[in-house]
Amino acid sequence: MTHSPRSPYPTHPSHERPYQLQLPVIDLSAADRGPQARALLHAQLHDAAHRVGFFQLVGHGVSDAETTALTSATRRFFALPEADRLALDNVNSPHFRGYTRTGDERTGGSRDWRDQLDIGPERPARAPAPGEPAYWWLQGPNQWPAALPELRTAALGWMEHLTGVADRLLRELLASIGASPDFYDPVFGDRAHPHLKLVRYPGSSRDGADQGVGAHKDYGFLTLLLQDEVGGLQVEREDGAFHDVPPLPGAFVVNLGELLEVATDGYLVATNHRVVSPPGATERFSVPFFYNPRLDARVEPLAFPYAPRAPGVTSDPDNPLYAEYGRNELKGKLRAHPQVTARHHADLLVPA
Ligand SMILES: O=C(O)CCC(=O)C(=O)O
Ligand SMILES: [Fe+2]
Repeated sequence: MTHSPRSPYPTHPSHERPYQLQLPVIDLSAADRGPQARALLHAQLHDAAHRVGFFQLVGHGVSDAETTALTSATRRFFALPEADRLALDNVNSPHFRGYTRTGDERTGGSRDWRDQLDIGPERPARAPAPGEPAYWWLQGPNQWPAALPELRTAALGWMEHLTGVADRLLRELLASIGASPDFYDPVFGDRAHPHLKLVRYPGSSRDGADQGVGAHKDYGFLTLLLQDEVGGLQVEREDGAFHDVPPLPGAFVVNLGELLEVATDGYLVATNHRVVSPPGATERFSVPFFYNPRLDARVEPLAFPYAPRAPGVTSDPDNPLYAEYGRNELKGKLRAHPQVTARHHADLLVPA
């Protein structure tokens, strides 16, 4: 049994697990079932977002058929010959779009044992003019596999549908802490910058490291993650240990990103999480959807009645949190994709 360096608990899902902290399960459809159901939903959301930063979301309205279309196209993509996947190599994209092969991504300075396809809004490339913020590099075209047209259809449809779900969820979350549900409308809308990742964890690396993806926080507002039945996602809890998030069929694992922590001065928490490699040659697939605002959004402090109780944002000199979204995302991309950075953005390496 593999043990993570920081957790006294087994890191792989196991029946022998001595202890497991279940995440709250929250039903978004309760918002439409009358004032009493909605009040209960708000109490659950408030508590989960304030104390944990993670929960399982059901009642989201995404159908099994849609989910199957996406997951089967995802599996077909990773089953393509490596040459077909490398035709989409993100090293050829100054916009950090396309395919990253296993071991080329880094978190916390160490290698992540996963490969992935990064997808964003389909917009023309925008190379920043002198004096413009460097984060405009993050806008640009996707790279799609010619052999799998259904992947593009499923992925773009998924981004659109999940944008709607995340938008509803954010409104209920803001209402749950007494804020105006439309407070952040100006930073989303047509120019929002959502991000979708199709991810495969190809089992354990031969060197025995078990880092599927290292501990990190997500950059934006909310992440809605589809995970398969294998397990391996872990969340850091109040006790400082990483706890398994067991797969719940039909649910999205939702977590809050850094911008919500910044916006609420730490009242809502962005939580560290990581993935432990599956054992042996077991493959795990996951699809995180990141609900992010416009690149040029500056996230204003949220007006809400609990603000006086906010503890302040986490301060980590290795991971400064920026209120300007594009800056926050570019910070992460430059450090996660050193080959793209070296090839296209060596001039940006000194933090601004
Ligand atoms: O694959 C997972 O379960 C989580 C992935 C993740 O946290 C990320 O890509 O930000
Ligand atoms: Fe994440």
